[in-house]
Amino acid sequence: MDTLLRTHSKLEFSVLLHGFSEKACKTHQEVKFGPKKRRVPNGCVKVKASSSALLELVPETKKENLEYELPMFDPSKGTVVDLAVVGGGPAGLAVAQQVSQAGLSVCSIDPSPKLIWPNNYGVWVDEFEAMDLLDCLDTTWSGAVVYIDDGKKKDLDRPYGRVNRKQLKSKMLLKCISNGVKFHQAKVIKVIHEESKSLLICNDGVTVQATVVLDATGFSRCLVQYDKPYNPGYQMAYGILAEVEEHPFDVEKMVFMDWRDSHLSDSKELKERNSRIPTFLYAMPFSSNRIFLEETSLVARPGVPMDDIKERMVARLKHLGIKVKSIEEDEHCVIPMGGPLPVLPQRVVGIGGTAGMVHPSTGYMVARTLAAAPIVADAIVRCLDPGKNLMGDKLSTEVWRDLWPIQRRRQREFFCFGMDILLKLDLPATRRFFDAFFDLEPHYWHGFLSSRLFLPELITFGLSLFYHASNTSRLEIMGKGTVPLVNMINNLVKDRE
Ligand SMILES: CC(C)=CCC/C(C)=C/C=C/C(C)=C/C=C/C(C)=C/C=C/C=C(C)/C=C/C=C(C)/C=C/C=C(\C)CCC=C(C)C
Repeated sequence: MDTLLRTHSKLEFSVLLHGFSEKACKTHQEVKFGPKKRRVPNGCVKVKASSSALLELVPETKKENLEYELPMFDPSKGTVVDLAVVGGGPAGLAVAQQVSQAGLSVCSIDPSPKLIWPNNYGVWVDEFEAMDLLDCLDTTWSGAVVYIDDGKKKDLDRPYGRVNRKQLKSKMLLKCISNGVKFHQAKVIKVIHEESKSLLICNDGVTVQATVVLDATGFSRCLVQYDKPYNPGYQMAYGILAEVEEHPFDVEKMVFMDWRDSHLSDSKELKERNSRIPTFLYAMPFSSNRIFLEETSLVARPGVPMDDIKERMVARLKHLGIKVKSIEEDEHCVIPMGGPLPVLPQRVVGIGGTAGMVHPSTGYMVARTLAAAPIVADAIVRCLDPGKNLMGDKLSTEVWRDLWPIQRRRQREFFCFGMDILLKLDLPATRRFFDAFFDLEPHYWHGFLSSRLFLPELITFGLSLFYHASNTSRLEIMGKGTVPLVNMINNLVKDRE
């Protein structure tokens, strides 16, 4: 959930508003709706509508900056820094923080270094606990629920949390500042490699020289090279953080997946579309009247159009009796999943989305990337040790090897195999699949979702899933999984070093 292709706000979204709503619109400067719009002195908008009116809310992009004084990079000195990190998302800052901690010089380059990340990241609490980041969760739920269909609900006994983006970024930024990281506010447009250093040409005309370059620009894949056709699946989602009159969910549990489709009964066409390529609701209830709701397509190729997702969401909210009074934030997510890894190794080092680190079967990335940051940082520090005297391609080869060792590449191959099956499942088959998945031993489903299982265990995981699946689902897994299974085996055989 990530340096995704996630745009914030600027949406056109029909929301059901009930009666009269007046709100201190903290995050929107403007709200547009229906035929009438009335501006009030504080910049908020009063909404008057009948209980059934469908109104259009168009919140303005919310951009919130942290108020820190950043030590800026001084190009006039002509310094060659040990590490230049391109991209100031969680992945980039985590590595910058850890490499600078070891006393090396780091320059972080980002067009908006103080901007609070716009994305709504959700994680399993145990993942953040393992990294000592519990203070960076603003809300936790004791467990999660999965609605398979109208008659079947599964309780997942695994605490879930929402990342406090402001706290996480502040924590990382403050550590970077105290470790002496320098910041440069710009976009990198080009990299030129010399034997012992690289030159990063920025859009403001400045050149930053560095011994190692780390591309942490997410899916924009700014510097990292790919040599195979890029054919990912796409996770698409539309979410709102809303004030509602009420909602039907238990505030102690987050809704991990709601595959019910009774809300589409009134529209044959919408129901058919959803049956072919299903979407589910992901929801974080913060209180009885504040909730984050996200209609999500797990993975599809091509991705489900955003308007289709919004239409399904509106129908779902109506059916659930959720009347939105106002929207605090919204988000559009487009997350490429799977596809080839970048060229391994290559001179520029990568982390996060740019380095193929999105979980190909789930679209999650933040916890995995933050856990990988110390591995990348340690490798960089080790390679830059004067005793080792590594530079250029030799240095980056070592870093890439630590980031993508053979067992991680095999694991990813299996996750891509899983994604290839998911791509082929319609709604009934998806329900049967997840019915079996969440019946697995927690060790298996926790481990699968958190990238903790490696190939030998993934094989027992697959067999166990097969064992738990209904006969129909077994036939579906075999029918839809044979070609992907053969592809996976071929790829595993090819990649043996
Ligand atoms: C925030 C962000 C970033 C975003 C937004 C959006 C959202 C909200 C999202 C969400 C998402 C989610 C919730 C997700 C979830 C996911 C999941 C759960 C997934 C899962 C998956 C699973 C899988 C894929 C599995 C697989 C399995 C397999 C492949 C198996 C197979 C088996 C067989 C074939 C049998 C035999 C065996 C062997 C040989 C191995």
